[in-house]
Amino acid sequence: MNAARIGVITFPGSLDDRDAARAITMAGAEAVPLWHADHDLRDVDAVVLPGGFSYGDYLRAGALARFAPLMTEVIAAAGNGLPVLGICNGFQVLCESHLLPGALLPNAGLHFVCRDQRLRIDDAGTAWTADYSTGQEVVIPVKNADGRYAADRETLAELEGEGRVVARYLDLNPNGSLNDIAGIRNEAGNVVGLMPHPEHAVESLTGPSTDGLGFFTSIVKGLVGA
Ligand SMILES: NC(=O)CC[C@H](N)C(=O)O
Repeated sequence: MNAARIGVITFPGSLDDRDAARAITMAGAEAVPLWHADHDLRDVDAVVLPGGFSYGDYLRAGALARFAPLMTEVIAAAGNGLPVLGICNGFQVLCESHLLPGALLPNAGLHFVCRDQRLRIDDAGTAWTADYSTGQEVVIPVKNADGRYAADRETLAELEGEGRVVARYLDLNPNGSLNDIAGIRNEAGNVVGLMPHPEHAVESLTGPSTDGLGFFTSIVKGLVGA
């Protein structure tokens, strides 16, 4: 059987594309490099939008990346069920693209926050979290300036009512996110946005844990089993 092919998009200013590719490889899939200026998704089975500062975070984090040529393809493919994971800046791009509701605002303390963060996986029903159990606690780093999840009251009620909060901060809310939200999914469940960085928690030598690998093994197992 051929390995699953998971694309990682590089925008100008992406930082964590190589780490995402490495995590994908560790999980047993082929990491396929994708370039923001192309219109070609190269037949991938899933896509990761990595962390970083796409287009220098000018205007607003993710606001310019949303208009990258490749995002036209990602938006169309996500509508047809392609699994998409946005990590940190990738989450910001997904909100700006309206693939996910709400927005990521400057952190409550107006500082860049970098810490190992305890989280609870609140929805193990997505393609990206199936290898966890709902309620499982993990430690994964956060590092961002614009991580405060915000949405209007109606949207928030909808997310909570439909169980679409994928991960929540425990112990300390590092950025003032509403309801301690660290990650959410779309209605269909194929698009997930996550502020913490699972690709930085895949091996004990460099990360605080290996707890992040589950996001990548989840999708790989789902694709191979599909
Ligand atoms: N690591 C990241 O992706 C964080 C960068 C992000 N644009 C921010 O500072 O909010």
